[in-house]
Amino acid sequence: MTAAREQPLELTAISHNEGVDAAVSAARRVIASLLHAGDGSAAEMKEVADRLNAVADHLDEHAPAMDQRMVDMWSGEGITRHDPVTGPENTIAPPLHLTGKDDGSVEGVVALGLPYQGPPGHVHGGISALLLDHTLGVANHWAGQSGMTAELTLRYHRPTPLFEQLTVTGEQIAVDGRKIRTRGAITARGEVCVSADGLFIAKHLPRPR
Ligand SMILES: CCCCCCCCCCCCCCCC(=O)SCCNC(=O)CCNC(=O)[C@H](O)C(C)(C)COP(=O)(O)OP(=O)(O)OC[C@H]1O[C@@H](n2cnc3c(N)ncnc32)[C@H](O)[C@@H]1OP(=O)(O)O
Repeated sequence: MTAAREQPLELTAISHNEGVDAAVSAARRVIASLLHAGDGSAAEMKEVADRLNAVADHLDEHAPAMDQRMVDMWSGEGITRHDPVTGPENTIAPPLHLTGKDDGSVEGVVALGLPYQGPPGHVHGGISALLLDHTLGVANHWAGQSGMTAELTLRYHRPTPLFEQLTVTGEQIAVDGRKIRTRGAITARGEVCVSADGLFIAKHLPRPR
């Protein structure tokens, strides 16, 4: 009999609250604050823009060459830190933090703010698709057979609320040769908002070395 795991298995990178991760957290806050402030804000936006451009200039000045960075960001074999869903180094990632469960599925919890709005007060459908595509992909890794998304079918059952805890789940259903079937859902307050069925084909683009 397998002993119960005391800690959930981390399938996505943890933010370190220092170095680039801390800067990315601050940048996420800036993105949300700009949208919160909007056109009617009394803040001095010219000064804000100048300061943000100065930060970008400083980062560009000290960054490695792009081709070098494109290799380095894929170092190792495991979890990456740059993807647009979970990555602690990626400002556009909400971020969603996924863990593997003993039943073979994966699960994460996230609350989305203004930058992810589609219909009034609710999450943009494309953002839900992004979360589910990635979660199904991680579920395939967790199950041991992964691939590239060939088809992703989404059903939007009810609007997905902003500013509320969302649970995102994924589970591999079947493997038939190179075809992998995976499904998942986004739920809020225990109700399914979006469900997804994915077809993945076992194929991998090699990591650059
Ligand atoms: C321990 C854990 C650590 C955790 C560690 C985490 C790791 C971190 C995880 C990251 C998770 C990222 C999750 C995001 C995943 C993306 O976002 S992937 C990017 C989006 N997808 C793409 O760009 C794919 C683009 N398409 C392609 O490259 C190719 O069309 C495909 C899908 C690879 C298939 O091409 P192919 O390999 O040449 O396949 P092909 O031989 O044509 O077809 C094979 C079979 O599949 C069928 N097929 C192919 N395409 C389709 C289709 N669209 N519909 C239906 N059938 C199809 C064919 O009909 C054929 O069937 P059979 O004849 O064998 O019955």
